[in-house]
Amino acid sequence: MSGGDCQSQADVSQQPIGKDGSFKRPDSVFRNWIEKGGKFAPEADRYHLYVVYGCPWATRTLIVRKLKGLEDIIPVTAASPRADEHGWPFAKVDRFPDVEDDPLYGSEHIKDLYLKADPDYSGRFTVPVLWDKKLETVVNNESSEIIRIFNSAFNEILPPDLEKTKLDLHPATLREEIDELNDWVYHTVNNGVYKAGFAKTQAAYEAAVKPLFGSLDRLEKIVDARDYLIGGQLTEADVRLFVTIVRFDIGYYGAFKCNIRTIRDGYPALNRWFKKLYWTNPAFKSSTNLDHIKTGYYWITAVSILLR
Ligand SMILES: N[C@@H](CCC(=O)N[C@@H](CS)C(=O)NCC(=O)O)C(=O)O
Repeated sequence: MSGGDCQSQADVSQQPIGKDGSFKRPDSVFRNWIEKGGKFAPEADRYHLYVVYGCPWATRTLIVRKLKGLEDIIPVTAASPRADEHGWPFAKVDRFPDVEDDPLYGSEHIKDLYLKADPDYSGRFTVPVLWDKKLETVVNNESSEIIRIFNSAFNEILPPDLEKTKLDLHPATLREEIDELNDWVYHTVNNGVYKAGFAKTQAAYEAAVKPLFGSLDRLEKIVDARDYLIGGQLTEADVRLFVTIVRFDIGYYGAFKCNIRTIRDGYPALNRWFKKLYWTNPAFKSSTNLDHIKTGYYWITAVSILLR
């Protein structure tokens, strides 16, 4: 199914750039919610999650899927981190370790799913994709919303007594604080590394890399002697920051030139915070594929020969 003339939409290394040389991340297009009585109702084995392990946005959804115990309710398929001119390929096209075939349609690329949902789709072919098998369309392709959906939409079909069912990563009492932190962390850190990595001018690069390290300094103070960012408990703020920090030294420092300091040597508190999550909570470690992360970033920046 891959083909057609959507090359500029599909090439992961060719990102949208503004007149000033800065990377402009487009808004996600599919923004539906899963809710009882709605078009997309919470049902077991109705939805399918497509990811690339290298991608931090997709990894947010993998972590929350596991934290909430949704493994049997929402199956997952991983495409390859070695993007080609059609975007993220499935195993049919790229037999890279831990990459799978599309079990639903035998697609060649993630792109094929988008074009199946909407043949006129003109956005980018991004992961994660939350797919509805019943209506054969994309429910949502925005990770910040998919993790909110996973956080609460399936609670009523999960066993009510389980800790995972009761876990609330965006509790009402901490909501304001979480949203406020998410906002500056998103702009300067989660997306900040991309703005540095995809910048096409010196000025655009500096306008990204300086605030990035300013925010890392600020986060270093926040997690000093603490296991969680907010409220002494695990929240989505930890999930959203973890996926960037775990990629930092092996991906962003080199491939995206975020190289003022490493986390390992420059940020002892952040280093301890993310390693504790990785080593003590299986949802974090099992959702982190270091080889896919490293491969993915050096692949799209065309510096694909590297020390392993
Ligand atoms: N806002 C989206 C961003 C997703 C995104 O940009 N994913 C990247 C991988 S890390 C992607 O698939 N890029 C493909 C492209 O832009 O062509 C989200 O958070 O879900």
